[in-house]
Amino acid sequence: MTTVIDGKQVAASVIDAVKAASQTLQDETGIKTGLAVVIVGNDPASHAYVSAKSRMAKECGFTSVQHTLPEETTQEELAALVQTLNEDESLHGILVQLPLPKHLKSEPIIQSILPEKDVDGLHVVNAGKVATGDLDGGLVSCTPAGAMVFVRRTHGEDLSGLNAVVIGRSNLFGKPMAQLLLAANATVTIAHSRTKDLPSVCRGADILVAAVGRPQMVKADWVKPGATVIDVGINRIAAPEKGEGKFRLVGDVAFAECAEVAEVITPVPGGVGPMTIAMLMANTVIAAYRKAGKKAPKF
Ligand SMILES: Nc1nc(=O)c2c([nH]1)NC[C@@H]1CN(c3ccc(C(=O)N[C@@H](CCC(=O)O)C(=O)O)cc3)C=[N+]21
Repeated sequence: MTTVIDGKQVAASVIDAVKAASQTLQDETGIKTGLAVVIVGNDPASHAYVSAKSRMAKECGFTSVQHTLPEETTQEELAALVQTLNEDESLHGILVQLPLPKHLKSEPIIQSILPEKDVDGLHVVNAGKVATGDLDGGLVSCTPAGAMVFVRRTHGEDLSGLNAVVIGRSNLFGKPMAQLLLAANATVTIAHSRTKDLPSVCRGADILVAAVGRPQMVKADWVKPGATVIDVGINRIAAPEKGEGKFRLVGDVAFAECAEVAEVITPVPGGVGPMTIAMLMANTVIAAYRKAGKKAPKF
């Protein structure tokens, strides 16, 4: 029988632990964990994600501030806001929602966030700590951290002898995911759009992680029987059956057919997505503990 991982349920258990940790910190030190979320422009999907993050932060007992800037915001204005948030002692985490409008450069903005407040784990200091195996010293990017929770719950802490294939090589996901799998002793392949014979590379995977951004690209005959399949894609495709102009969410994996071959698989929606938000909350409370000079909990 194939196990379909319930990401909402796993995320809820992480959120419960975050709530308890933020309450303990407040009881012991009087410090309330604070998260700032910055969004620039009018993209409706981005606004939906940002509202979900702000709502979840409040549910965790955090101070949650949201800065909504107009589409025509300049690079200097955004940089100045990040500077202000860096200096604000009541804020432990800063997230700048990506992608930014085209006229803005995201890289200098991300690198200007203090590494200890970079709850997205995108600052080079945090990415470098993951790459050098210092997983407890910095902040780990939320989506790979969430995907690893699923991997650990399925295979335990030690992935010795297991082949992992990550499709996708982004700084946001593919690279840190590969580093985390490697740190857990998996034998890791990073595949991407230029990989030769992608299906056969994938068929060697005991753990297959798809983050390509192409709807339902991974087919049943790419999956090794008994494999664990983690779907990181979020694609909106037309759903005429729901009515004209309606959409539905699908992942990068053709779910129904792959579920017949895999032993464990994550759905979209309800898989990695909710875990991303849960790990963002976890990173924020970790940042608050460190700022208070206390040993941070693990999630
Ligand atoms: N600085 C930054 N950090 C991010 O972490 C970041 C970002 N920018 N930009 C956009 C992407 C996307 N992302 C998602 C988070 C949760 C769901 C999620 O909860 N999805 C639900 C469904 C949501 C729906 O119904 O639309 C699910 O998969 O079940 C999806 C996507 C975070 N991102």
